[in-house]
Amino acid sequence: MSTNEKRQAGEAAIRYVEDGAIVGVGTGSTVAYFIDALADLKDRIQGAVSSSEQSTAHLKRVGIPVLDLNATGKLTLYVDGADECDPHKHLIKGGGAALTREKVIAEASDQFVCIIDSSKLVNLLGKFPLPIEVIPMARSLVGREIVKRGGNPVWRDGVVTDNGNWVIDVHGWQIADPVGLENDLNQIPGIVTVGLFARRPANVVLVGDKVL
Ligand SMILES: O=C[C@H](O)[C@H](O)[C@H](O)COP(=O)(O)O
Repeated sequence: MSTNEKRQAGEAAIRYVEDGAIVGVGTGSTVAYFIDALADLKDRIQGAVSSSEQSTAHLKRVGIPVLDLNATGKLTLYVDGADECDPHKHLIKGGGAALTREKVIAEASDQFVCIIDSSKLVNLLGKFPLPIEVIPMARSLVGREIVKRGGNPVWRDGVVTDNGNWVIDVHGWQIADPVGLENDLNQIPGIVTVGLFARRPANVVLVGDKVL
């Protein structure tokens, strides 16, 4: 993991921000650099839509207005980090448990700029355990469905998401068909969000200040 590359990526993403924009803002240590850089432009943007309580607090601290996605409608730009990124810009996200709001904003945005350091690049997704947000009563049911599919589900004990739900991390999957797995898991009752961003991948990936 390179802190320097995270900073470079966060700062490089600023070039995608247009005057007057409402910017979708993700969550995590890389996004924190983006928010700090965005603060310098705060008088040129309308505000941000935030993907977590953590990012909301940071945005407010630096004086960027936080807006409601229901009021803003579609966004032109979403900037967020990732836990893994494959050559097709398919991602694993949710290491910080913010996956659901992140996926909603990514879906609502024309362009998803993903900011990472080079340690996140992989050929095949799955070395990073796949986060899945579940409603609490469905934890065991979902766990059994994951075992049927060859995964090893581990409950992230003690973590409650911003939406009041729980997270299961799935170990042991080598994800050769991310779109197929995302679609399959989305059918299981009780799963709120799968941390695979494959149906809606990133459009641009910044690895440090390099465009992938
Ligand atoms: O839930 C957290 C998010 O998906 C983050 O974008 C992801 O975990 C990457 O975070 P970081 O930039 O801190 O490595």
